[in-house]
Amino acid sequence: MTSTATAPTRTASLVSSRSSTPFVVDLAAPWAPVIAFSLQRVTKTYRQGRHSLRALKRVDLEIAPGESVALHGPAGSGKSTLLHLLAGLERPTSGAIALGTHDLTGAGDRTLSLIRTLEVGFVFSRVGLISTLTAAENVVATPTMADVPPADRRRSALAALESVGLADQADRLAAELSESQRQRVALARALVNEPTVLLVDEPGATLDSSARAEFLDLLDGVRRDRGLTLVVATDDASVAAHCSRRLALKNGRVAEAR
Ligand SMILES: Nc1ncnc2c1ncn2[C@@H]1O[C@H](COP(=O)(O)OP(=O)(O)OP(=O)(O)O)[C@@H](O)[C@H]1O
Repeated sequence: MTSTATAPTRTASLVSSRSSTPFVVDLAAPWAPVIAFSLQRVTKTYRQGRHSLRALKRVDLEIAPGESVALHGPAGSGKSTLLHLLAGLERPTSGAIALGTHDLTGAGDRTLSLIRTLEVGFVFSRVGLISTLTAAENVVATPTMADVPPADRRRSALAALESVGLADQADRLAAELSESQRQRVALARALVNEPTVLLVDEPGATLDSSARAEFLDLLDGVRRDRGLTLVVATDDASVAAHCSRRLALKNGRVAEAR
């Protein structure tokens, strides 16, 4: 299903379940966004004591809906910083970022948080499951699910686990799962709000090469089935090779890679 088909319903339910003073994020536009991400002259500078470090330098970039994109570069090149900016988890120091029709740079904190909830699925490099919760409980252990009735939460968790091939593990504790199953639970958690973009930091970094390849195939299957835009950050050329478009990061600069 496309984001434009699901967006009005998702907006309505999130607003009504969360807020007595609804505010509107325009997800109901009857056209598909032509661009998933647009970045214009994006710079990110971190303060490090008395010094400052430019982690990203004047990045211009467009990513189309449904693309599969690797951000590939060595440690410290700016991959995670760029991924966090795309997710609206951090703000650029200068420049502009749009996610579909949303201006991430100009959005206030509450709007940015709602855009993240509705549009973005993020899988962190450390999957961060709670060992004492089951797989299903972990999938919905997010603040955004707190007000959803338990039966609906359960249904959402099972649907997300099903889509990563783990429906039969729903009631097992995270501590009892293998590392590749834990990664898939983290992926299910990222999918539970039916995002339009999926961002994955170092996919499969803790897996052996065959399990990693399986996880990358799963990511691509999920992208195709759901019509998602997929962006992964990796320092591993074999992981980047799984994506149809590769962007090379070096010292905070981004270039198309062949
Ligand atoms: N919160 C922060 N405060 C200060 N400096 C930071 C911060 N986050 C990142 N940096 C610096 O910005 C640069 C880019 O870091 P970033 O984590 O984006 O790179 P990366 O390519 O993802 O590296 P890695 O593969 O090691 O995760 C690095 O020099 C890093 O030290």
